[in-house]
Amino acid sequence: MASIILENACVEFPIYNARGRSIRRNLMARVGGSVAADGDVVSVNALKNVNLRLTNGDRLGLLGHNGAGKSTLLRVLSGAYEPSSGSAEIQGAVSSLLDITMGMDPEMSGAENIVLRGAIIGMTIPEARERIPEIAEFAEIGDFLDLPMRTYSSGMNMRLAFAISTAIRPDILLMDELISVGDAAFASKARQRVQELIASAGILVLASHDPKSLLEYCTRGIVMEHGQIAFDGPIEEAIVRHGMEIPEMKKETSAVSGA
Ligand SMILES: Nc1ncnc2c1ncn2[C@@H]1O[C@H](COP(=O)(O)OP(=O)(O)OP(=O)(O)O)[C@@H](O)[C@H]1O
Repeated sequence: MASIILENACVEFPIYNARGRSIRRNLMARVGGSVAADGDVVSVNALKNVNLRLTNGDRLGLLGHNGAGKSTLLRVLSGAYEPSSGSAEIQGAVSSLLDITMGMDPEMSGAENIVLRGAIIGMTIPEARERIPEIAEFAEIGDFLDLPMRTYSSGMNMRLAFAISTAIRPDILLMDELISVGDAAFASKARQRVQELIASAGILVLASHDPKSLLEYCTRGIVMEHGQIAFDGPIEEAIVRHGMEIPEMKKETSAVSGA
């Protein structure tokens, strides 16, 4: 059973060398989070007192302007960041399609990288080894499987990273925009795989600036402003609250049915 409970979660990034008021003023003007200063230490408050409860079947859309805190929140949910204060309790296997190439080594072959990256995302080594042919076939890398990845085109790189990262079925799926990889034919098969992942995940959290994707996959939406949750409610209302128009489309209810 997947669940997420954030209580008063805060994430602060201290910036120690921010001497001088000009840097401080610059930061104040640029960041979407908020900036606090204590002597010479300036800190960016990327998340402030975020309270969030998600359980099986929840499909959450994250909206907010650049710098509002969406990626930081996704990283807290993925376990990459610990809250600086408050708490984050995450139950269930998490898969984040945030950095799909993380941990891959260009000097190693495609096959070795399947095992390496597979282990990082939660496969056992024997399982990752067993799945090499199936993942390589999906990635369409052919005879390059045993060559170092530095010899791959960028398209091949991304296809392999995608094929590995989507080869597991997580309880909690985190995405920063809907991932799109490859040429038209590959993109269509990748989209189908993402839809299968979404349908089988207990919890989906999708950060997106695209109202169509949000409507298609999410039922609930939160709008983030300056690191805080400014709105939490039905996705349609979140889209409007964020100042976007509801596009004319039919929801694909199959994709949001949950596990
Ligand atoms: N490693 C970091 N060090 C310092 N500040 C950071 C760091 N990461 C993020 N921030 C700041 O935290 C705030 C929130 O950033 P975040 O990337 O979470 O926003 P976002 O909503 O995902 O933006 P975008 O839509 O542009 O991806 C911003 O002000 C950003 O400048």
